[in-house]
Amino acid sequence: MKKYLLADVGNTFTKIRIYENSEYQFLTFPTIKPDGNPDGKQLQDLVSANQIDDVLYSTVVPEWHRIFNNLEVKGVVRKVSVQMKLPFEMKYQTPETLGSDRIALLAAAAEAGFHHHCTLIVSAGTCITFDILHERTYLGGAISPGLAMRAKAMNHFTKALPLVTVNLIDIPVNGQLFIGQDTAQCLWAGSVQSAALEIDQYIDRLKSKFSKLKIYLTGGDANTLEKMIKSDIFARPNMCLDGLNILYKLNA
Ligand SMILES: Nc1ncnc2c1ncn2[C@@H]1O[C@H](COP(=O)(O)OP(=O)(O)OP(=O)(O)O)[C@@H](O)[C@H]1O
Ligand SMILES: CC(C)(CO)[C@@H](O)C(=O)NCCC(=O)O
Repeated sequence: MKKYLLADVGNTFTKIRIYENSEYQFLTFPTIKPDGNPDGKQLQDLVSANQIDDVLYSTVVPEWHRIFNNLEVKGVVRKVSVQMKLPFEMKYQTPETLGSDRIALLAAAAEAGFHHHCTLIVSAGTCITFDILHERTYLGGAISPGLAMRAKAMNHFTKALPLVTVNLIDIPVNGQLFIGQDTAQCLWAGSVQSAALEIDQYIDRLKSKFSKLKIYLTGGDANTLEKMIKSDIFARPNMCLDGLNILYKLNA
């Protein structure tokens, strides 16, 4: 049995699974070190220490291609691309610019089969992506600012707004509309609550078009948003890595 490493390099965090005999260990680290560089040595050390045969990676941070290209492994290093065998059909007008994380998410969703008519994947990471699979065809979706990015943008583009750390503000979520009563609360409401409202509204509109809709929620901010989204969703942490595993096996 081969030992293989799957890597999902996001703009904020890199998530890794090392598979051996269908079991895996999980690791995560910041994508860019505090000195502003990707940590290629850490990855090579991990690959060497674990005697990895193959690597399949997705990166949305182009510098990481060089690091993966230089990795020394016993087998092969592959990147996710639209040239691979995919378990869905592509209708995106620019498949060459489609994020490889979105390709992996779609592969994970496609694995569940197509009896749901329509599947929506909401990935709440650095950006929030919406991806729609209609039966086995990928239709496209949306890219919207992530929670931390919303808060950072308001701080960056104004003179008076402070930076709020969205995950550190403890607002009780009880299904009611939260009305911010000070600056920090208003910034939280505009970053976190507004993103949840956006997701709910996106789902409502999609449901009016496709009634049999299955919805997945994933990404670093999925836990925060899950409590606030009214629609029925399947929370699926690390769905991108699930999709990488499907693509690895499909292209073995
Ligand atoms: N300690 C932390 N530092 C930075 N962001 C954090 C932290 N804890 C949680 N987050 C949240 O997690 C989000 C990143 O989630 P995730 O790891 O899914 O992103 P990513 O995969 O790197 O992004 P993408 O795939 O969209 O490029 C951030 O936008 C932020 O809101
Ligand atoms: C949207 C992000 C940043 C989400 O991680 C990533 O998928 C990406 O860089 N995509 C490229 C553009 C596209 O998917 O069309």
